[in-house]
Amino acid sequence: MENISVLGAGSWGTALAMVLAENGHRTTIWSHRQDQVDEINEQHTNAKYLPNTVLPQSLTATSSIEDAVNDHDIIVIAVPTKAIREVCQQFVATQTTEKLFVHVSKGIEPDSLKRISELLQEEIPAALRSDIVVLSGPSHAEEVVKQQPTTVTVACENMVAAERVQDAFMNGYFRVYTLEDVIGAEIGGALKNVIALAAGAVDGLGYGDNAKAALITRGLAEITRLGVKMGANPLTFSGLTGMGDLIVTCTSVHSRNWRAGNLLGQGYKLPEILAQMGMVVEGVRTAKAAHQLAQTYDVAMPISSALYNVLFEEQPPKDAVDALMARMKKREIDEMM
Ligand SMILES: NC(=O)c1ccc[n+]([C@@H]2O[C@H](COP(=O)([O-])OP(=O)(O)OC[C@H]3O[C@@H](n4cnc5c(N)ncnc54)[C@H](O)[C@@H]3O)[C@@H](O)[C@H]2O)c1
Ligand SMILES: O=P(O)(O)OC[C@H](O)CO
Repeated sequence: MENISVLGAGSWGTALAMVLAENGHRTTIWSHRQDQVDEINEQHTNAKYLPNTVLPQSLTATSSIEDAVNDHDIIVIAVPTKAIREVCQQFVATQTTEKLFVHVSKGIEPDSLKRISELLQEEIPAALRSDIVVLSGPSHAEEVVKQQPTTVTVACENMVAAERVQDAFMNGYFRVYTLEDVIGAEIGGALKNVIALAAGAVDGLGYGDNAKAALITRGLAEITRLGVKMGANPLTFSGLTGMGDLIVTCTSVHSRNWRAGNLLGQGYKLPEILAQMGMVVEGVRTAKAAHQLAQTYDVAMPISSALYNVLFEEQPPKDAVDALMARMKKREIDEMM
């Protein structure tokens, strides 16, 4: 059995902590909010993020990031991308020994264009980390806490570390695969949120299944194009962290990105949508990063660019779809790679 702490008590951090506690690991969840720590320890619930869910009695919470990191061997980082640097800076200030880090966040930092594992490498000194493993794939917290069959992938160049994390999480309803392609896993996981926002917008506009299928397929094409230029294995994008996560996020009502996009398509403005969601919608920030990545790597990303125009240039969603459809004619497969 492992000693594991999960940093971040939102929906995904809590769902993963439940899996780990149910697997018999000594599991602690860290929240920066004392009221949430008290709720988890005393009522065994986390009602804001996972309504109608009872947490295992063995799962304990702490508001001490020092204890959360120093008392455990594997540290799972489950905060939104924009909080990653700040949280690392907090624990690095008190961390005394080397740990194995797992991150589960799906984003790219705008401007620096860094992937999450690159942020962790920058913020956590090499002497304090053995390996960094990425956990990603089609997995809504709402279904995991109901123990509904779910598959994810853990990616790391060091397969020994990946297999240790696979063993920690794997059980009868949570199946974990391993992968060596960290770049592919992180790019697929982050960029699918941008396409899911667009898929939600298309649904919000009242378009049908043809449009949705087109977005998923051509969305995967542009994610693959970018990922390959960044050094990913093209096959990764046919897997769970690519196509798998793209399908679930573009089609599920659980998806915050799809729901935010749906409201966008119905004509709501971004600030009111984000205020209403109350949970992280990673694709909004990642859309900025995708726009910058497309320019930096000189890759055509028409769907991501269209979404960027809707989010940040006030282009009406219908005009963005019309402009996508009116683009110059192309060959399909040449445009895939
Ligand atoms: N929810 C899912 O089903 C799911 C599944 C797979 C991956 N993810 C990814 O996991 C990451 C976290 O998502 P989530 O769904 O748990 O988000 P969430 O909005 O449900 O919760 C985010 C949590 O992070 C905390 N937080 C925010 N800023 C913080 C800060 N500066 N310091 C400390 N804590 C802070 C919040 O208090 C909250 O507890 C995201 O990158 C998301 O894409 C989510
Ligand atoms: O709710 P979303 O849109 O953040 O998506 C959650 C997960 O990433 C789905 O795999």
